[in-house]
Amino acid sequence: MGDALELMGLTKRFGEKVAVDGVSLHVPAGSFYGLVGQNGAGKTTTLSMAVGLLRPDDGHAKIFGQDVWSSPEQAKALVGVLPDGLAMPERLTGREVLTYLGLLRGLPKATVEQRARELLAVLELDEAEKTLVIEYSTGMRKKIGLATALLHAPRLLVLDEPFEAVDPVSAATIKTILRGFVAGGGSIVLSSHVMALVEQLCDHVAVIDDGRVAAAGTLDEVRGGRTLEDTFVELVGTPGDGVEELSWLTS
Ligand SMILES: Nc1ncnc2c1ncn2[C@@H]1O[C@H](COP(=O)(O)OP(=O)(O)OP(=O)(O)O)[C@@H](O)[C@H]1O
Repeated sequence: MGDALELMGLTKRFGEKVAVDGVSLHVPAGSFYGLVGQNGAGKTTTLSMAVGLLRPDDGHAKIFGQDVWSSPEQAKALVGVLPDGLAMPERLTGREVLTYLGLLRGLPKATVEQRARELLAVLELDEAEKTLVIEYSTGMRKKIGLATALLHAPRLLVLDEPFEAVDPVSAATIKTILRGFVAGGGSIVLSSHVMALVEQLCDHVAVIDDGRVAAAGTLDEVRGGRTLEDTFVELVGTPGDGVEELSWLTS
């Protein structure tokens, strides 16, 4: 079936700092792909370059074979993105945001209205549909961000920390939506710090460490009979170094 997303040697420097250092990944079409890594490992920078939000210093990204930088319109039509720290039109209501973005993406008005209604209901935002985004909680922002990513029925979803700050009931709803999306032939790449969640949802995983791919493949290949958490800790470092320094915390 080919790759939903192909990253080839993506590299990004911020001054002296090499945030992403030659990341190559293949996300097979139809897969549910988890990207894990410590704080500052380079996940957000990688995903931002993968979807055309940040220009790489080196390397390429293709979405279903369409180069994100040389064929941006074709590539971006195929992907729905939930970026980190999504900038929203703050003075619009949730429904207005969906209407605005749907029309901007060229969807017919009736389709936008129907999908906005359904998304707001499924994501339990219908109560808040008249509330301005500026008044949304962090979790509500995630949910409206996810709704904007789903609105144009993309073939690939790229989600940066979609469960961060989301309550357990909403998380269960989002999991059901995402599983249904993959069961219906869609592909998903998500980043998360929660290993249990990645093990529960994903069939493929990549561990990013210090801007590089430390391991990638199917979930079973990467964890090799252990838990993902044990594999992760072994790959990226030992927990607890320096904790004895905080002896003043215990009386
Ligand atoms: N705009 C920027 N300017 C300077 N440095 C940056 C910038 N964006 C990211 N970095 C640096 O690049 C590195 C990778 O950051 P990135 O946000 O991609 O990591 P991450 O894996 O997503 O982290 P987290 O899990 O904490 O969200 C970090 O060292 C970060 O400080």
